Amino acid sequence: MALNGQVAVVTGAAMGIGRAITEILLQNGAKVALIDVDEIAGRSLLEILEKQFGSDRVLFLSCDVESEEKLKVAFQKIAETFGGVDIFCNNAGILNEIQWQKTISINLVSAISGNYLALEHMSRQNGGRGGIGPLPSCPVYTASKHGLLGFTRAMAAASRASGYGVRVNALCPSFVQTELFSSGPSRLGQFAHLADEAAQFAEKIGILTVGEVAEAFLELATDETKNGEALLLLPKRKQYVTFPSFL
Ligand SMILES: NC(=O)C1=CN([C@@H]2O[C@H](COP(=O)(O)OP(=O)(O)OC[C@H]3O[C@@H](n4cnc5c(N)ncnc54)[C@H](O)[C@@H]3O)[C@@H](O)[C@H]2O)C=CC1
Ligand SMILES: CCCCC/C=C\C=C\C(=O)C/C=C\C/C=C\CCCC(=O)O
Repeated sequence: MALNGQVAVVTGAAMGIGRAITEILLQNGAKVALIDVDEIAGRSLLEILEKQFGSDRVLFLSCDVESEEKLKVAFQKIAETFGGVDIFCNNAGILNEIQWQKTISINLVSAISGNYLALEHMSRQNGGRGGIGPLPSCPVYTASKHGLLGFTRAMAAASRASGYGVRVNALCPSFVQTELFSSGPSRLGQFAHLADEAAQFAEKIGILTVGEVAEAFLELATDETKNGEALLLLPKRKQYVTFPSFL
């Protein structure tokens, strides 16, 4: 199996895309630490996964990624339990144009602190084993994801230049059938009048399943040639985005 013996950490793992990524990582031999603020959903998924994959391969940590302190403790516990971290999937996110500060806080600020914490555990310079750290994809929500994309590219370049041995990539799916997608229209705040247009657009381009997103994640996680890439995933198109370059 492609990921035998590797240790993965997935944030927002209790449902939706995070859950599908957790499952594909386990199916491919990895040990997975699930982080989620929803303790009930997290524990109930843990029970299912323990039965399917064995209790020595899964760990659930109830943690709000907005708290850097709690996230730090969670990483510590994961390192103690599994002996290190190889793959970090920075997936936890919300769509809420009403509480827009929270959207930036979780989607961008917490994703950055999660990435830094993961790097502390993964960098070869700190005795880590190297690895990868992907994930991203309403104005504020879009801004949070664009910020994350810039951060991803710069971190990949910094990792390469510093010899961390850590790859950092972004997975950018279009609409995916999850709770975030279904509840999206009620969270558009001052842009609620654009909900129908968004729904028509979603219908036109199609809606991904979480399984399709997980497959693309596995591709990024296992292709060691990829660093600083953004993989765009649509129902009928999958392509690496080309950014303008000064060089
Ligand atoms: N559903 C979609 O159409 C798309 C989603 N995405 C992104 O994929 C990621 C996952 O989205 P979905 O699975 O659709 O969402 P979801 O709402 O179905 O699941 C999100 C999970 O993250 C957890 N979570 C939320 N805030 C948290 C926090 N502060 N700390 C810890 N866990 C937290 C939730 O409890 C939940 O288990 C998000 O970053 C989202 O922006 C990207 C492209 C499209
Ligand atoms: C009915 C929609 C309501 C609100 C939106 C809900 C969820 C959105 C989640 C996202 O992360 C945005 C997803 C997709 C963007 C759409 C298309 C990208 C097209 C890219 C391209 O054509 O190059």
